[in-house]
Amino acid sequence: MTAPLRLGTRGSALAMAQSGQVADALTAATGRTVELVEIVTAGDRSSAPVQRLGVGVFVTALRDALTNGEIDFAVHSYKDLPTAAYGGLHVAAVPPRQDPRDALVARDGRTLAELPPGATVGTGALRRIAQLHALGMQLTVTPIRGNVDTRLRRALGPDADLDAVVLARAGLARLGRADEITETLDPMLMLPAPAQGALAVECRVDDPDLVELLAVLDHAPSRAAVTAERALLATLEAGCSAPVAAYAELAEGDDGDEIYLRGAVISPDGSRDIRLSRTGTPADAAEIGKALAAEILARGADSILGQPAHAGPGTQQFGSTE
Ligand SMILES: NCc1[nH]cc(CCC(=O)O)c1CC(=O)O
Repeated sequence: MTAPLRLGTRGSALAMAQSGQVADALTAATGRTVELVEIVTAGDRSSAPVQRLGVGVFVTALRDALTNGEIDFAVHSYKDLPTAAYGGLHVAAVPPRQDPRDALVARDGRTLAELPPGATVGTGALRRIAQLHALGMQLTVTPIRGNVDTRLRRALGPDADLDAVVLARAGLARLGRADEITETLDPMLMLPAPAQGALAVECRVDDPDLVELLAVLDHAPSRAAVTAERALLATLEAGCSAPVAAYAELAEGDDGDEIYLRGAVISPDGSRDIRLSRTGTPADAAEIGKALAAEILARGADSILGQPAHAGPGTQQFGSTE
């Protein structure tokens, strides 16, 4: 009998759900048993806005546990992974991506267009705050934090103090709460975060047997989409401090698969919005992302500042962290 593989995971309901799903898929594909090991990250310990805690708040403790051999592999929400490489670790698989779109959960079953002027909408990410302001609906956008259940209760139930919240559809789906969604937001209005809805299965480079084993979970189209979106993010992070959105779709073209990447940089108050797109082949995913980022920068993204001057009441200091 081989020993179970130790899968490090955060303890939140969402992290446990997605780690459990990856563990089950690995066992089904390979017959290997997997044991979940809970790791507490800085992001779990603090209730400060994620943007203030900095990049990597949900992953550093997991990566440290991997590096020191406490666990064999880890499952991260890919959008929480910093773009900077982390020495000695390798993303061995990107499983099939969930729906990457954002979702509105509003009182009385309302859609975005049915919200009255001045309605209060809660969301954590500056990218969403910026795009909500850009709609020109006079929404009052309030930063919120906490686990999915806590955030939903801001708009649903007896203690609701907001008209709506916006969160990732994927998180709700993984927790079996997708039926609470009152509108899945069209990427034309709310372009998702780079890699939203995707997972990264990470292990040590010096564990080649596990690198090979985990590769059974990899889904090439999801990896190509995420590669394009994160290449765009990495290039823009180096050149501007404003929120970044990106969404790559794969479609079958006449000459094989085609990738269609959209990207945006939006000022926190929504007054400036640079939105462009580019197509290419999945093999060139990273180049497409870099080239689109360069075009967005050439349109002046570097002059859009990430720190909000007029982002509305209650808005706090943010960096580009989602
Ligand atoms: N910002 C935190 C975060 N990181 C990953 C998800 C779930 C969606 C995903 O896996 O991309 C969420 C919640 C959210 O954005 O609503």
